[in-house]
Amino acid sequence: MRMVEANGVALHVREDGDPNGAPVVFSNSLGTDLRLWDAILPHLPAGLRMVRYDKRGHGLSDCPAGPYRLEDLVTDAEALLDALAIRDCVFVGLSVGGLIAQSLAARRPDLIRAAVLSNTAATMGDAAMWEARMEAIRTGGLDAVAEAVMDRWFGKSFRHDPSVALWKNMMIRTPQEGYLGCCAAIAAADLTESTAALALPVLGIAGAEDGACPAERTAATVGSIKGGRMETIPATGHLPCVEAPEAYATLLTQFLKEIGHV
Ligand SMILES: O=C(O)CC1=CCC(=O)O1
Repeated sequence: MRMVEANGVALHVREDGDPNGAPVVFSNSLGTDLRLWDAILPHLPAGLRMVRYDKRGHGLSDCPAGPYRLEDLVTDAEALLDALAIRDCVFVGLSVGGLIAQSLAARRPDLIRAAVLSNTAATMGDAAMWEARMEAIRTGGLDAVAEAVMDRWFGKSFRHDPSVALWKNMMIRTPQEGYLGCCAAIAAADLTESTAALALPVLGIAGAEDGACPAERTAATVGSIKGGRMETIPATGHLPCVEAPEAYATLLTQFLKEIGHV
């Protein structure tokens, strides 16, 4: 187990693969920890340095008092990459992790040579939707919204897989302060202008049945980036790396080859 202090926050970090390999950094979604990526790692090519972390308020990382701004989450990621001496990585961000990827790529192009924007967009939801979710959680805890969240996370064919009970446990065991802190960050984020100005290779990945960030929202954001390319994985929801890990890893591997990262 590894701790890296970044931006004054103790972050839980895990590295797999070749410590001297080309770096790929994974940033996960609201209510998930770094286990989100477990199933795809065995399907990725050898020779990569694969870095995962729990963002603040999630998993084993510190949970500072909220609310957070997207800026806080981005500064954490920036400080983490600096602390790990990572440059020119491929940054794979899913959902709020994709907001972090977009913002970090705009701010620190020296850190990121290419980005994968998975199940994300330049804006996610609207203020009223996030306020309603936060209010339901303040009143009833994470349990109060968990089933609705599972409906958005998973496509129809996976929704009743026995493992969904464990993903739900992961979500409801997220510190409430950390979850709400990140909701506030997502609600206020609008990266429309800075993302359209990005100049790096971008692969967009969507789930055809994503109820949290519909595929057309990801496609619109990726389409705003010159040279951005889009893929949609059939019969998956918001977490296609969980539902279809081989398909997800194949798309990622193709992209890594295209840009000469492997
Ligand atoms: O919890 C959800 O509805 C899905 C989600 C939205 C932003 C994020 O990171 O996950």
